[in-house]
Amino acid sequence: MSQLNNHMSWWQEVSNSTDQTVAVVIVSALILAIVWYKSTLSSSSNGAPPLPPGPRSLPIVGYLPFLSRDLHKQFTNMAHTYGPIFKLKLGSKLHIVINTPELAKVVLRDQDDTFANHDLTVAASIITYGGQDIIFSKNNAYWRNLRKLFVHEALSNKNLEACSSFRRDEVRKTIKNVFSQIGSRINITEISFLTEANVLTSMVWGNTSSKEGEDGLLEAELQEISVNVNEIFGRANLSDFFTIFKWFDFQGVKRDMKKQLQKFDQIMDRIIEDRIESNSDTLHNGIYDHGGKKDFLQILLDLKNKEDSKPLNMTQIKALILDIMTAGTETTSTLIEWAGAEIMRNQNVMKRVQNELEEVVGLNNMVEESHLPKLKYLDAVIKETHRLHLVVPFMIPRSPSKACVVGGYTIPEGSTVLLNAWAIHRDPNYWDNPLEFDPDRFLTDHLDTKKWDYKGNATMTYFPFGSGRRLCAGLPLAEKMQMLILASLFHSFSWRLPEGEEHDLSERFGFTIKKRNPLIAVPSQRLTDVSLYM
Ligand code: HEM
Repeated sequence: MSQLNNHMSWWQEVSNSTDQTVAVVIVSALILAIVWYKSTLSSSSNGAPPLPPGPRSLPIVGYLPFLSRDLHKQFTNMAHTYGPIFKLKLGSKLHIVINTPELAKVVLRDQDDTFANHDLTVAASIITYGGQDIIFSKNNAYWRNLRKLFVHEALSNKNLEACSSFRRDEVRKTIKNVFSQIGSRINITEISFLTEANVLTSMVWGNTSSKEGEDGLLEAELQEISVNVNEIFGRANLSDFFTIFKWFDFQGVKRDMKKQLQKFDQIMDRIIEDRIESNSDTLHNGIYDHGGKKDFLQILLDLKNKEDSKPLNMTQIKALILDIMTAGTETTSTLIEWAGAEIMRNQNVMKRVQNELEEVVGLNNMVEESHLPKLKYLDAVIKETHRLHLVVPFMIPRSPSKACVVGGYTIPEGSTVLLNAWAIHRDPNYWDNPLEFDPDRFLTDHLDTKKWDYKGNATMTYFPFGSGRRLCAGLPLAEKMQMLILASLFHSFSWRLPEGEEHDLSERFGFTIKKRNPLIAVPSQRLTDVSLYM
């Protein structure tokens, strides 16, 4: 009591003087400010937002034993239980799954810089020489330079235009090949894969690689490597889930990937050496020209002679080339198999696609790239295919460079973040009848062509190629190839399912979601002039 009284008398004394009152107010305000500042500081460090909710899991293995084969469907169901953002402990690694456009926007737009690293797995580290490619290199100056080279030099409008004959020739070869097998069963999945792979190899090192007669063989070997690499990428590897097992290889993933790398190295070393040799010959003869077209390998080698450029070493060149082969082939052919399957399943869609082709291209012509911008309905069909049969269901997993907050929850630095775009593309809150294949939904926005841009629309309900700084680097080429191959196949031929077979849309989950069974169909001649097929 006396102590309290003493305080009261001190207060009364000072409050009698105006000067002293001002001083007291200032001192009190300062004390209050310090107390408030300290309290907010300690609440944000101690009381940081919690981790997202998630299912209970077992000690050590976490939720690993409960994962199903169809992860995209399982995660979408789990979002109904745990909400738009949930966590899973897989082994010792924390995984965060994002399931709504609002939160995808936070990751891909608002905090793009923090989330701009892709998660480097053990297998990816081997095949990319420790992340020296575009896909797995960290968000830094090296990656920016690499991406700039690829997007602004190799895939610049000018260079894409200059290389259009590579694409035309490869697609024509495919059409000729199918024509020679009219009436037989054609594996559309396989021919799309081969066409895309051949286009990519010719854009990367033209038709001038290596010794006479070896080209076809090398291409076939590289295609096999790219298939194998994608298959190994799709395997769940214990070393990725348990940091203590990082140096072990229980499932042989490292061993298998190293084998692919070794083969790839041998082939690419030969191709690059041959090119350097042939360049010095042409220089010697005073001709520094490759038929007017610059393939990607030449662009990269020419950097050495360019002022203000940062040349790449051989390892970096190879890492980049492998990226193009693996990221470009399976994705494009998967999209084509799904689009083909949906077109054949929906006779009305098939009729509209072929009527448009007849109108724009004409039955006396083959499809040219100049026709593509006019094929509005086919464009809508492809966009709808990307929505309903999203090729890369979780994008490439991200790894935040620092701890951050998304949707009111803490996302720790280095966790693995999966963007469940598959669920977003089928969410009934954003799409009418989302399970229906309806290309017309992409035709209603003729006044707002930007709305369905492949770069991710404003509300982030649609982003088949990702968005932000890690947007698919091959997008301009992918857009052309998916249109060109589909338009050529459906303009040159009518297709039907083999006798007695039924339409089948069953899926196989992996890094990409492919058809469980390849698309097989029987072609018949559509154009009257046989010489067009030759
Ligand atoms: C239908 C075809 C394709 C689809 C659906 C597709 C989809 C994607 C997706 C979803 C990503 C990851 C985006 C993210 O993490 O947010 C990506 C990245 C990438 N894609 Fe594609 N892609 C296709 C074709 C291609 C082609 C033809 C190439 C090359 C010729 C290519 C090269 C790349 C590269 C290099 C990256 C990594 C970009 C970076 O990390 O900076 N893609 N793609």
